[in-house]
Formats: sequence, structure tokens, C-alpha cells
Amino acid sequence: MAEAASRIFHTSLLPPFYPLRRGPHKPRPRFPPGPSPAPATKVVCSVPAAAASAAARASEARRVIPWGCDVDSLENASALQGWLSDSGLPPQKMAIQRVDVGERGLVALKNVRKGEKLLFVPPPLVITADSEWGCAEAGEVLKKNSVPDWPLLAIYLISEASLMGSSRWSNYISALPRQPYSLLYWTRAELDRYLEASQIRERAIERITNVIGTYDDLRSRIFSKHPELFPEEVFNLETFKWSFGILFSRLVRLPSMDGRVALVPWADMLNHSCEVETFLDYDSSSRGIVFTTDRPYQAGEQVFISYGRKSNGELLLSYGFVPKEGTNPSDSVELLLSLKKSDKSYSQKLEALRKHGLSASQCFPVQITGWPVELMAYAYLAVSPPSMSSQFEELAAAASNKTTTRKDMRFPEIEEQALQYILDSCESSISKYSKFLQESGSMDLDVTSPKQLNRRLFLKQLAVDLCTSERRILFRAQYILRRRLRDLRSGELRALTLFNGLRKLFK
Ligand SMILES: C[S@@+](CC[C@H](N)C(=O)[O-])C[C@H]1O[C@@H](n2cnc3c(N)ncnc32)[C@H](O)[C@@H]1O
Repeated sequence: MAEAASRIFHTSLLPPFYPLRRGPHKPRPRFPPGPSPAPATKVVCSVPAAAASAAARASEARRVIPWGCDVDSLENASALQGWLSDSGLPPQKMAIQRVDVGERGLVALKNVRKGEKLLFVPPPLVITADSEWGCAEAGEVLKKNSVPDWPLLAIYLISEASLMGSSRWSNYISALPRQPYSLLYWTRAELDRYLEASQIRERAIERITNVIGTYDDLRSRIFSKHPELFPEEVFNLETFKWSFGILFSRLVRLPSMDGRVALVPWADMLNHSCEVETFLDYDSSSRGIVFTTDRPYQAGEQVFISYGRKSNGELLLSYGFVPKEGTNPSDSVELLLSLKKSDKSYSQKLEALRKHGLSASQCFPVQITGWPVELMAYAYLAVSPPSMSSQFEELAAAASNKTTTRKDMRFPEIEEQALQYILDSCESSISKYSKFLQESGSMDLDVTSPKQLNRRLFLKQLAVDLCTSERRILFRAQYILRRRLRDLRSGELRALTLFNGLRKLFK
């Protein structure tokens, strides 16, 4: 069976999400002391109508538990604002309003200077893995089982949502989107239909598989053993997708708190802009979550933060939006390179790659400004003849970003083949994007249900935006590669090499 393509060198502000791992439970550092949270109301942890049939209880749970609101609801947002103020959120220079970018967002109420600290959300209003559980027994069981932070927080959200008005977070949960925009909500058929050309499809499938795997693992190890605490009508795959969707699109990592992850109500109403660099963090002097503006805002303007230097594909994957074409300086596209099965040294090369954690098919990020040295090393390895077998190891190591003393790796004797090999991969990828973009015009004209049509048109537009921006980067790479190859072939570089060789000889 062909090896699945793997991917490397992804930067992310949020920690990667791993399926549940078993291991020792490390005690987590707590927030520095601040005002202690209001005691959670003692509640009985059960779901409605315990005597009813499972199916009836499931539908009852779905009906009764709000699981957030419509993504643009201002009503719930203003209830959230009121509750936060009553719970200790100091007066703010911003308010939640309907906005052009991101539906709801934080808008400046007064002029804001560059370099000003905004927000100040106190730690008791922040949700972390140490937050007190409305249903304390459920929290204890999970901690005893060393459930890691991400799944713990996902279960926490479901648990608190199921407590409805009895949860201290009920106003927060009611203001969360009922259907967070993220690729978690795309069906397999939608991913195949709209994202066939983009490697983001693979990452979405991988992520969905991880969420399902985590849920299955938790169900068999924990939920099934404590059905009174984790009834299936509440803790099921559908609610897991909701809570993971919320985490992927709202959880922040706080660098000044050892990178621990947190949901920060109110601050998570801030939308992303590729033009700002500022991010949320804990500020020990004011003892709150803040961010420092890196540009001025006028009263009435939407205020933005950065969700990290992410490509358009990564933003679509976690947050469900694609920035306007050409506006994201961190944009990149994953280019898939593969060893040729017909290569005489295939097994030797594969062995060298595997030694360094790589495989026969590997994705590398290409940016509008160029590609990484690792991609070039992989290309050299892919085209190198059997006579270079002593260098396979070194090339594989360089392709894996592990070690290389030769930062500017060049093998003039195979440079032309390596560049041609990258160009071929680039052009094959471009043709997939072009095919999709061409066909997308006539796609979905057969749908008659307005609801289905709206969804399809929305997803298709996102896919068209993503594919257009990814293809644009590949066009640029194609142009550079063609130019280099032309120069190489016209002999200019060969002559230069010869000249340099002679110069070295005379030295
Ligand atoms: C942290 S929340 C921000 C608050 C969100 N707008 C709300 O009303 O709940 C992240 C979500 O906001 C939206 N969003 C953030 N930045 C955006 C942008 N630049 N363009 C479009 N949508 C954006 C996306 O739906 C994303 O999943």
C-alpha cells in the first residue's frame, strides 16, 4: 500500500492536538493568586428524563441544551457582556458589535493608541484545565485518568453546557457559536468535492480522525464506566465535534504562562487580521489577560489580534475563513514531493528518509518568497543517481531539518534535474487547482433545497478562495523555477561555475 504523504515544519501558535495519550499526570502550575472564583452551584450531574428511552433522551438533550447560539447573535453576546461586568471584568474600551469581518467582533469605543494595553480579563474569568467543574465528580474521574488538556477542556465545555443555567459559564456558553466554522464540520464528501486539489484536505481528514479516535478512546476507557456522569445522550461524537470546533477556533496559548492553553471569554470575540502581530498573553503586572495594540484604532473601528502566522489553509482548517487573496504574508501552500517507484535506489533512499522520520511522499511549505532548503534537499535526494548513494543519508537529514552543516546545499551536477523535478510537481499541482477552479463555476447548480444550496455555495466560495491563493503561490514558484532552469540551460551558470573553478585553482 502506498505510504500516506506526511507533512513537516508546521508552525502553529496553538499546540498540535494529539489523540489521548496515556501517561503520568503532571501537576499543572496554577494562575498566580487573584480573586477566587465564585463557588460553582452544587448540581446533580444528570440528564433530563432519566427514565425515558435512550433515543428520546438524546433528542431531549439536543433540544434542551442550547449548545451556543447563531454565529451572529448579539443578544447572547450582550448577556455575556453583562455577566462578565457583574463577575469582575473591568470597564473596557471595546464592545461586542456586529462587524464586516468575522460577523461579531470587538469594536473600539474610544480612540486607542498604538502600544496601549487592552482587555484585562482576570484569571477567575478564564477557563483552563484547572477550572472548577460544575460537576466535580466528572472532573475528578478525568483527572484520575490523566486526560490531557485538550480533551479535558472539550469534555469540560460539554459538561458545563449540559448543566445549562446551573453552570457558572452558562452566559459564556450561550454566546458561543452553535456551529463553529471549521473544517471539522465538513463532511468527507464535501472535503473530497471542494478541497481535492489542496493538501489541507488531508489535514482536515487527519484532524477529524483524531477527534473521532479521542472520543472512541474516552468512551471505551472512561464514559462507559461512568454512564451516570457521562451519559451518551450528552457526551457523544456530535457534541465532541462542537466542543473541539470551539477549542480549535477559540483556545489560546499564553506564552507567559508556560504556554498553557485557555479559553478567554470576551477576548475570544477578537477577530484575526493578517496585518497585526499582537496576541493575547498573561500580564503579571496587571494580573490579567491583555494584548498590546500594534497600531492605533479610531472609535468605531474593529480591533484585531493575530491568531498566529498561519497560512490561508491553516486558517480555514481551524477557524473556517480564508483571508482576501494576497493579504496574508504568512500564506503558504504544501507541495507534495514523492520518490519515484521506478528509481533504482528507491529502497535505499526510502530507508535514509525513514531514518530521519520522513517518507516516500512528503509535503513542504512553499511561500510566495520561496521554498525551504529542506525541500531542495529532498529534491536532490529524489533525483540523485546510485553513484551518490554515500550522500543519501546526508540529504535525508537535511530534508528533515535535523542537521546540516551545508546550509546552502548545492550539487551542480544534479541541480538541473532537481529543479525540473520540483517544477514537474509544481505544475502537476497547478493543473489540479486549475481543473477545480474551472469546474467550480458549474458545480452545485443541481441543488434545489435553499438550505443545502446556501451551505454548498458558502463552502465552495471558501474552497475557491483557498485554491486561488494556493495556486497563486505555485504560479510564482513555477515562474522562478522556469527562469532558473532557463539560465542554467543557457549555460550562464555553467560558465560562472567554470570561472569560479578556475579562480579557486589560481588562488
Ligand atoms: C475567536 S472567534 C472570534 C469571534 C467570532 N467572530 C464570534 O463572533 O464568535 C474566531 C472566529 O471568528 C471568525 N473570524 C475571525 N477572524 C476572521 C476574519 N479575519 N475573517 C472572517 N472570519 C473571522 C471565524 O468564524 C473564527 O472561527
